[in-house]
Amino acid sequence: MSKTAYVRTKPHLNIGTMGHVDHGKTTLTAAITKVLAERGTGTFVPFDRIDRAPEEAARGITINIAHVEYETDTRHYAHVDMPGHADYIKNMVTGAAQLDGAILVVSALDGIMPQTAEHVLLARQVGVDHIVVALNKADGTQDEELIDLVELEVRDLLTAQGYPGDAVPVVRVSGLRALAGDPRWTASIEALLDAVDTYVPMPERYLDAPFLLPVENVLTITGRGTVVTGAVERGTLRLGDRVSVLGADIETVVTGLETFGKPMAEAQAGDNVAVLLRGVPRDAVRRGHVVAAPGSVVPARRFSARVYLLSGREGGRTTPVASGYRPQFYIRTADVVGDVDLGEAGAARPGDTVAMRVELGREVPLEPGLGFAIREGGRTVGAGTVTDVHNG
Ligand SMILES: Nc1nc2c(ncn2[C@@H]2O[C@H](COP(=O)(O)OP(=O)(O)OP(=O)(O)O)[C@@H](O)[C@H]2O)c(=O)[nH]1
Ligand SMILES: [Mg+2]
Repeated sequence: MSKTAYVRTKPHLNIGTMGHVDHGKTTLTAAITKVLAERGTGTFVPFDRIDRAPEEAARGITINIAHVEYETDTRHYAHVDMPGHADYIKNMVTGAAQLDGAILVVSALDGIMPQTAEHVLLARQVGVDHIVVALNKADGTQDEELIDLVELEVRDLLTAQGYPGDAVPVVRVSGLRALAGDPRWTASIEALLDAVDTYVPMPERYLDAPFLLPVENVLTITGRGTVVTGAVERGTLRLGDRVSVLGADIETVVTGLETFGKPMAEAQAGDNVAVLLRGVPRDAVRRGHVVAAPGSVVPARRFSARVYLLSGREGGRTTPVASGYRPQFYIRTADVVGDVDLGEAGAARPGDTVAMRVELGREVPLEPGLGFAIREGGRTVGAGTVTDVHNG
């Protein structure tokens, strides 16, 4: 059973769609795969295969299929379409999605809506520096002036959030008509992809840093062992390398390495991978653990951070928080309770940016610059960055 190996011929980037519910993110994702399948550099993934986002039955070692994979002439992309607002928050805000760039989908008929604004805000907070706008459903009106207004509104929103609103590419598209094969709108998808290819720069990959992979998912392959999946945050990994599983307190050896079902010789920062670990019991490893080069990271429980508390309009709290507040912290793929100390201020209101000290319920790998989300009762109430780690 020889499988075709993954051959790294083009630079790899992670992108994703974001935007308000029903503005057409999934339809657009399907349309992109269709257009590229016709070009011969991708496989068509129909709408219902993307939207269901099931855990694919393990066929060899494979990764979560919320990702679709395709190539343009110059690049290989993993594209994540989050099934709903909550998934967006969870994957994107915690950095699990690790987007190098994003396609902001805005319905040209409806204009910017609350989740459009929230996703832009959170993208900014987690360091997604490049956004390309798809003004979708452009087939739905003949009124170009209406679309011009929506375009202005989107550019203003981006500028207000610290993006270069005037320079961001805004492409009028119709995912639905492109899926139907309408040549005018197929061309619109080509134009969108060209904008992504040229506007989203190749990110700097920390290939020389020690290997680190936040575990998104754990699978068992009968007869082979336990597999962890996720996006490589930094470094490289090869078969036979020793790794630590932080959280499980295990040191082991990598015995299998795949991307999108294809074996690979070396995984690099930015790759979506499945890693087979020797002799690790299924129950020992969980989402939220971190696989890293032995000795390269020290987990900690206490840190200082700068946090933006979402306003009520952005889906955040409507009442202030005070020292002693105990929300959940989403750090990489981990979900950990933490005690908040607001220091002299003592309290903070939704809409504020505050400094805080946090003591987590358990140790996780932490470092300055690391982004995280704060959640409570299933919704995101804050987004922050670690400023200092306090060991011991
Ligand atoms: N006219 C028109 N309708 C579209 C277009 N793209 C999507 N739609 C319709 O808009 C609705 C929502 O599309 P989806 O692709 O499911 O939207 P979504 O953003 O993925 O929605 P969520 O995942 O629920 O947030 C569906 O009825 C689509 O058929 C388009 O380009 N033109
Ligand atoms: Mg969708």
